[in-house]
Amino acid sequence: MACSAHVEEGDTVAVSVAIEQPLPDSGWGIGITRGTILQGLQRDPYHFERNGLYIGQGRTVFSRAGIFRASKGIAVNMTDRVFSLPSFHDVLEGEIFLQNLPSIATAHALDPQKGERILDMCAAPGGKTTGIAILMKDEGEVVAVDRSHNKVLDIQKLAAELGLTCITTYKLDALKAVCKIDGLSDMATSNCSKNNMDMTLKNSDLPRSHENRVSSVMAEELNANITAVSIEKANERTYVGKADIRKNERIMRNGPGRNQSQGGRVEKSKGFLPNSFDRILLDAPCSALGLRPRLFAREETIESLRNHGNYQRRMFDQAVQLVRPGGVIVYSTCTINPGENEALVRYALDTYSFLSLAPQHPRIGGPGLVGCCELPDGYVEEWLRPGEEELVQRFDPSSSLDTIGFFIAKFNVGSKTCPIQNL
Ligand SMILES: C[S@@+](CC[C@H](N)C(=O)[O-])C[C@H]1O[C@@H](n2cnc3c(N)ncnc32)[C@H](O)[C@@H]1O
Repeated sequence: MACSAHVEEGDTVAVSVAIEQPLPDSGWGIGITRGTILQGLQRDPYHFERNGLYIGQGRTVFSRAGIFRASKGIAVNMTDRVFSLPSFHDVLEGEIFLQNLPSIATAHALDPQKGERILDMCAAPGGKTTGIAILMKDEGEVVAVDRSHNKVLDIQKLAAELGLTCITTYKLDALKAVCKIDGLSDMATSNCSKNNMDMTLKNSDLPRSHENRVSSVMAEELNANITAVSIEKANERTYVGKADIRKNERIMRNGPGRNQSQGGRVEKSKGFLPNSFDRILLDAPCSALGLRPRLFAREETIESLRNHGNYQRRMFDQAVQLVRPGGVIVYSTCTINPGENEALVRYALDTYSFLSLAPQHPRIGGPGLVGCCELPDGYVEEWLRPGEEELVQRFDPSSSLDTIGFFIAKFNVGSKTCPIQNL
């Protein structure tokens, strides 16, 4: 907290919040020092000295000395804010849950039906999970997973507040969402080659009885292993080490934070059987370059952006195995980076010939990006092909819609008879 000298009770002051940002040498810090932030609006002579985010004007309740003496309470009554939305914190708890428009559109695009079994692969804090459950009139099953114990507790809390009972939660790494059946993996890799897959993967007319379901599961498991082995091997080398480095950097910056369990009961899952969900939402972790206002931004590089893309593809591969033929996958991110959006769609359509882009309702966002882009290191990133752009939704934060940056793609899943290209 900082406050200019000579501020008295009843003064009109400008209020800014401090933004953590990279320091010139290294590390992170708050770029505000005493006396540099409280001198008024854009026209005032000190305006450019402020590194904080200006949020409005208010009237002081205490003098400067009083503000620093008080251990809690209100220091400034805000009179003019830069935005007029009132705080909804703790307002109508259990009745309303505020969400941004693209997130609401995502749950609708999935079009969940009563009685279906839905998987939300990266679900915390549960905004879309609960939206989906509400659209299903709380009938059926929404399986909500997240890799963080504490975040799974957040989903449980929100579901309880909203009185939803069709949501089951698990702690699970979405990269390992397909369960392994003992002994099958070896069989898959030794018996199966690209050329004999037609025989093993015919499940377009899947019978629904349990026994037959298991045999189709085994067939899919063959497919799963071949896909997963090749893709995971390719990505492992570039991703894992850097994620650890980033995690350490985060812990050094922020302390251990919420890594420790908060103590609630969270069930762990070992994964799910292939073809066992009617619809899947993959609201993927991403570079979050569409979020605004964004108080805490981390630096992204071309390499880190590409790593996000690799991570998302691996999760998408899992989703493809878990959804049943005839089902639906919705993929979404809150980033404007085409490498995590249109390029993921290209990968999906080029890799899995049984996937097709599906129209979305409602359609509020703009078209996707067509073409390709050569990155500085010579890598050519392929995006959408003509005709595909109107089937996805790209929310541009600079457009008149005034939303966060966001992307939604919806895939119809065909019969999985000829599943994998490019292997
Ligand atoms: C974009 S947020 C999801 C927001 C959520 N769908 C909602 O609408 O409330 C991404 C989530 O993915 C989770 N996550 C990241 N990597 C994961 C992984 N490997 N497995 C499962 N969850 C993961 C993060 O903990 C985070 O909660």
